[in-house]
Amino acid sequence: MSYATQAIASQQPPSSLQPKNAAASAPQADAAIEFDKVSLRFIAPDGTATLALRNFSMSVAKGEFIAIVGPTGSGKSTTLNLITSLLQPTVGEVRVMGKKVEQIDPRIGFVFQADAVFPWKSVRDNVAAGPIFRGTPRAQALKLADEWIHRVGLANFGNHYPHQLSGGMRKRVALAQTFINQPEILLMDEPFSALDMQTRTLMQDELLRLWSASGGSVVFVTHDLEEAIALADRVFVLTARPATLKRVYEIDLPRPRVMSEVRYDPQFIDLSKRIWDDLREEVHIQ
Ligand SMILES: Nc1ncnc2c1ncn2[C@@H]1O[C@H](COP(=O)(O)OP(=O)(O)OP(=O)(O)O)[C@@H](O)[C@H]1O
Repeated sequence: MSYATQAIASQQPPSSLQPKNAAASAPQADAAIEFDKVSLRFIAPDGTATLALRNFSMSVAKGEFIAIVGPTGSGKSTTLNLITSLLQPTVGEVRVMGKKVEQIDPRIGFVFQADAVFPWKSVRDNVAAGPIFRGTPRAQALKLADEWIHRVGLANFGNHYPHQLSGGMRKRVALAQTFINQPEILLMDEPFSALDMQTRTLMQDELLRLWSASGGSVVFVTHDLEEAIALADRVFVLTARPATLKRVYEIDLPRPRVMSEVRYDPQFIDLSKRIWDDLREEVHIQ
């Protein structure tokens, strides 16, 4: 049994994890995702306990783009796994669109660092795979796929296979593959970290363009503080493990943002310094 499964299996809320005011709050009508005083403890097969999250609360509004940053191993990916139901809280509650998370919600899309493309399928078939899986007739799904392939700038590559594409192009396929399903919530875990700086900047612009047309919410986990500030409406800073919320920064840089320019904005530079100071304290603690 994996650690994760054990964490799900061992649902005894230990009193040491109970926050002082442990009663769940009422769901908020405009929230896409809510973490309500969530703690998560992993239990290894030898009985060793690892407390990953402690009394962690956050709320992501519908249509909001938030980024999560924190020291390595603090619990950033764990928060995404709680939203998908891959993990369940030891204490507290995670809600998606006001409902307690119990299974994977079809309104959620994902983009991770590793591309989730099928190597044996063409770009067109890769992009059409989601709608076909969800029951759209093949011809209709392929037509829709062509529109999305065009939208992400790969119009001439529909018949190519993933190994014939650059890393940036594969990432465009991944975005088309995800946005074609019109997710109301998009979870992204270091999606661009394997790309070179230039491609990464282009992909960040691409993501903002697709997101602003979609009306969905995004939770973007990254090690790159500047990426978090450039993209998000709010940046959530986690403490070192056991992670809890250290601070939330409102990023009121105007939109639309151009990635190659936003970094020179004095407000951006000021925010970077402040958040770095916060993070530096946490890295010290580890
Ligand atoms: N299945 C598991 N069993 C035991 N411990 C785990 C498990 N998954 C994660 N952890 C621990 O929980 C903590 C949080 O892990 P998580 O992957 O969420 O951190 P992270 O902030 O995303 O890390 P990174 O920045 O390195 O990607 C880590 O210390 C990790 O070792």
